Amino acid sequence: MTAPREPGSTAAQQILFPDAPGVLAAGARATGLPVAGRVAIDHPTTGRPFAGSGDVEPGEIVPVEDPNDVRLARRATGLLAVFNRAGVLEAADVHVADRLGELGGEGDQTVRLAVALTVRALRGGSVCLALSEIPAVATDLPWPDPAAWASAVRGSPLVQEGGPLRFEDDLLYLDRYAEQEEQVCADLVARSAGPPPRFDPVLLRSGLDRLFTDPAGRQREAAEAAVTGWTTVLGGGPGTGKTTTVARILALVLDQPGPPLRVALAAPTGKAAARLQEAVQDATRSFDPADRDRLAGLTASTVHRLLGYRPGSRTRFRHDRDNRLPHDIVVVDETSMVSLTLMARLLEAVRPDARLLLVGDPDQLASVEAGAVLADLVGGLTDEPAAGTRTDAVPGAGDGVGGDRAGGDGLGGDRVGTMDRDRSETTGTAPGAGRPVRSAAGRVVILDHIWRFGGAVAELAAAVRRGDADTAVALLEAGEGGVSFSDELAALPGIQRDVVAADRAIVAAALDGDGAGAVRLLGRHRVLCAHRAGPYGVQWWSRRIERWIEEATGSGPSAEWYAGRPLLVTANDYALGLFNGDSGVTVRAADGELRAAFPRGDGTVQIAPSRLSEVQTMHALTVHRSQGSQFARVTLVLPPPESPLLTRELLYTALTRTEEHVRVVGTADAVRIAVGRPATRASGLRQRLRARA
Ligand SMILES: Nc1ncnc2c1ncn2[C@@H]1O[C@H](COP(=O)(O)OP(=O)(O)OP(=O)(O)O)[C@@H](O)[C@H]1O
Repeated sequence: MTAPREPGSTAAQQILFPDAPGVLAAGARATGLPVAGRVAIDHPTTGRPFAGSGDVEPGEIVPVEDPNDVRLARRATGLLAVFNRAGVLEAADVHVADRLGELGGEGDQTVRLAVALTVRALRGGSVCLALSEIPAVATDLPWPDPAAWASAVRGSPLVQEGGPLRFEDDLLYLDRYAEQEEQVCADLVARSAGPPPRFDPVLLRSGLDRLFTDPAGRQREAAEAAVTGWTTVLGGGPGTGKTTTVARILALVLDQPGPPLRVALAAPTGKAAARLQEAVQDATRSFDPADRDRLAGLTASTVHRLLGYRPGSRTRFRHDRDNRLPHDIVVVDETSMVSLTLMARLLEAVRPDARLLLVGDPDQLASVEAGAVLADLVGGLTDEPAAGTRTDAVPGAGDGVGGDRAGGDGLGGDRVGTMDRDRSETTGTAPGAGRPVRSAAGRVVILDHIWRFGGAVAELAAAVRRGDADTAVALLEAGEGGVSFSDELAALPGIQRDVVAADRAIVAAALDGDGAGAVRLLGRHRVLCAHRAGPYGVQWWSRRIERWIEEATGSGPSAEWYAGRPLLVTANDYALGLFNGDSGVTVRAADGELRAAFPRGDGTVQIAPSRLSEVQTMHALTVHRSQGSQFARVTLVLPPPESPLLTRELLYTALTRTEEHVRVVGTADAVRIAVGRPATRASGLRQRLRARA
């Protein structure tokens, strides 16, 4: 008889049967691993312990007390059982470790614990586990002696040639992630190994003079790097001119002699792709007609769509090493959202003789799935000191065990080797050493002059990024120029006003059948939370917002689908061309039927609700999901100081979603803790790149 499958075994199967669709992190998320455990924080308004049930976020350590808690691995024994009951490990982590142990003939409990922690780290976004850097959290637990532990792992059959894990330089990986890191590194190095792109230096010079008025500007240097090299990383915060520079780079490349070049513009989400397309076209407005014509009609797509999905596979695409993309220049925006797996697939699909331009803000939160590739590329392709760059394993600070590590090189700081990142961004002073940093595998240029006036919000984001908590709190407390700051009780009336006003406008547009207008209005105001569940989370806030809307309209929605329902796509649907994180609105179409309108190109695509399975009503968003979007007004609900999700990247990402006004709901303590807690993910990519540079 087959034993009943315990929760989490889906993720275990994906590890054990790597050909099954999905990577572990995605698999673990797709199962949701819902938890009915107590979230050990008090309700912000009542002050009483919050009694609702909900998911325990990656990194949260909430002991398993309820025997029916789905996190409990009932058959666990020994160390795994202890760490499971303590809330450090979930059922899936234990199942994978035990299964691999059984299959690989590894009975040592300490090795199985290391495997389970590696799986846990992946769930939190890290690529591997830094064994020696697991700090003293949950100090009452029987952590193995570090030296004996490392030696047991090193000698394990699981990490020997052909085994399912790898232990390299103190980092423990599931084999496929080590392979992906190696591949990313090897592909980047190979791209730069051959002769550089051919270009006409005279045309390039005149193009640079035409498009860039500042002869010493960093944008111009980025453009020169992108035209003369195969791989360029263009980083910078909001308003630093990344898209403007991309448009100018395209004009320069397309100005070069030779057959017409094929250009691909892509971003990880549909929303980000739509923004990229619009922003590139906007940027061409200041071009002379010949340059503008060169970029006319360029469209952007998601990276998944560009690579060509294959039915039944989440991690393999139609375009790969044997069937490369036809494009001569591939631009990827919002690269911070690209996971290690997706970067590996992209790099194998781009022709070695095609230019690749990776654009994004390395200081933002990393991808939902494992990896922090953009930050690793910036760190690995520059001469940043190696210390503190590899891994940060601080459970309780971001991604959890093997996940984030405080200190290190999160945001701000002198991160980009020769570039001074500590100076104030708002001054616009050109740093002395701003040349593109070259390595064997590509070039990095970080733009740091803010061209778009961002007022106090931009100053606040800059203070957060450079780790200046005093200035951040002072700007918040001053409450001027698009910033406000208060506790929840004081903030509620204002939030209610914003929510109801935005809803009314969306419903009016939806009833008019104006899909594009309704979708645009989604950008008017958004509540952003760190957590999904609990009193500071999206689910809680969504219920509250629904109540406000019901109060304002005098009735609740009479059906699941109604005109004006804001939608969030929660899983990729390749057939419909919808991707996890896409947002839309239900509208009443001309024929009187309801349709779900999602942005697509210049307009919207409208889909019958019956065809949509993986959508939710979107009244609030996690900060993670808000990446790639911007909103006129943002309400950021900070979690309490003890939340492991409260990191500098979280705060910075939320602030940089704001176009006009940000309302931060929380305490100065929470702000200080976030600013002081940069969280990077465990990964070996940066080290590999350095070693090959
Ligand atoms: N060199 C420049 N001189 C003058 N204005 C500039 C320059 N570069 C960019 N800008 C202006 O600054 C604004 C922001 O530029 P852009 O949209 O390219 O920045 P971005 O980094 O892509 O921003 P985001 O990440 O927020 O999309 C635009 O209005 C653009 O016209």
